[in-house]
Amino acid sequence: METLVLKGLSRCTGEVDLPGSKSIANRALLMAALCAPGQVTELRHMLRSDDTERMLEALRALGVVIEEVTPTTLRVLGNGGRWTAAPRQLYLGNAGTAMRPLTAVLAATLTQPIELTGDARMQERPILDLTKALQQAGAGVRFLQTDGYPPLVLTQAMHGGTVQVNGSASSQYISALLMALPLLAEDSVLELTGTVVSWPYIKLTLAMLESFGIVIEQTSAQQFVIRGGQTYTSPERYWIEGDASAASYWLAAGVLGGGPLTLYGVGRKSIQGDIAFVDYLRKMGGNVELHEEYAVVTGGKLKGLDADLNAIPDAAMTFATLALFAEGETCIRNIANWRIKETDRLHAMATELRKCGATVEEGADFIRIQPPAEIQHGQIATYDDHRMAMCFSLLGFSGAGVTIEDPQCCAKTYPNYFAEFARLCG
Ligand SMILES: O=C(O)C1=C[C@@H](OP(=O)(O)O)[C@@H](O)[C@H](O)C1
Ligand SMILES: C=C(OP(=O)(O)O)C(=O)O
Repeated sequence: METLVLKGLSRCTGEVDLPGSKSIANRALLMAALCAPGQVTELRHMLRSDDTERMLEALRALGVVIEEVTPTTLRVLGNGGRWTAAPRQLYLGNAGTAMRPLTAVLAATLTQPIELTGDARMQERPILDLTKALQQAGAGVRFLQTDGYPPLVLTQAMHGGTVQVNGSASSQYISALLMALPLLAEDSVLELTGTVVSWPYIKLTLAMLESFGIVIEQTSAQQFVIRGGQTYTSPERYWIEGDASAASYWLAAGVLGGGPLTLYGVGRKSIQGDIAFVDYLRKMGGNVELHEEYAVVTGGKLKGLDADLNAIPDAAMTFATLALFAEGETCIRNIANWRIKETDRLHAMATELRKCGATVEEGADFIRIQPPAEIQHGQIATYDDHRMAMCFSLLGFSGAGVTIEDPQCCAKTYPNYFAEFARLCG
């Protein structure tokens, strides 16, 4: 297995162009494909990574014409959800942003049965709350291996009506329904039940739907009314913001390495919830200037953080490794759904932080981290989780350093992360 040793780093300076946001990129690809037949959308600053390749492959398998102008500029020809090819199966790897939205959108547009599957981990990531909602609207869903988990076959299309969805495990189920229900002939009412997690991703979906001409009426905190028979309308050009979750590693490295480090692609105007990472980093003692479309970080002296980070589950992981460099304890709360992401992130994080000498309490929905007097060298397992690899790169700023197993698993969302890390921090 490939490993990477990082050690004794003391600077992180220069400029970094963030790759496109995974969450925006996969939504934009799907929404562009759903635009009225004949409408072309030019997607700029496209992320090219494992997750976006899975979405691209799936759309192409369904017959969507996507022209590659450059690797990061794609022209997508809309088909209004009238797929011209009928693949038997779509393989979606471990991309939640492909699996959940495609399940709902295909349930709305289906003409013949289709199987959706993914890698071994995707087959352990629940989807029952979404499929239950689709079934209420008349969809036919059959699980092929384990009830509630991919692989699944959609056997019958849905119609509108009142749909309840439990949002306590993943906001992606809600985003998926918000993208799919406008395509139905009938109107729908979408009611959210449970304590909804990761709200900013729902807001991101709503903002992007608006850019693609879809009208969603929010009638109360937990209810949406969605007119049927809507058509996605191409904004003609759509620029994909830099990835705010990926920005968290650079912001953290810029604090540890003193900066100045300028990050381009995301700023105060961002539609991504993970931009709130900056607020918490400042609370911890990081010096960050957030401009409209870029950010500058110039070091800082860190103290522990105690915060409910349910709204930013991805960027929140970065605080867990940053905690080792802070004075005092860090507690990250309300993150139970870390357990159903690329790996059980609560357990993985606790296990690997202990290898670096930290004292860690792993709660059902929190992690409490006491930094060691001196960080120890650890060989870090990354569990095929891009964020584990990228978070632990920060340990390169300790004297003892770190060995990261399988660093290239970062290709899920950021294929050249470690090349950039060497350039900026090496
Ligand atoms: O909608 C999205 O783009 C995402 C929502 C979040 O998932 P949950 O809603 O499952 O927390 C986040 O962790 C994931 O990386 C991307
Ligand atoms: C949880 C994540 O991915 P997914 O979109 O597969 O849920 C993530 O990128 O941290």
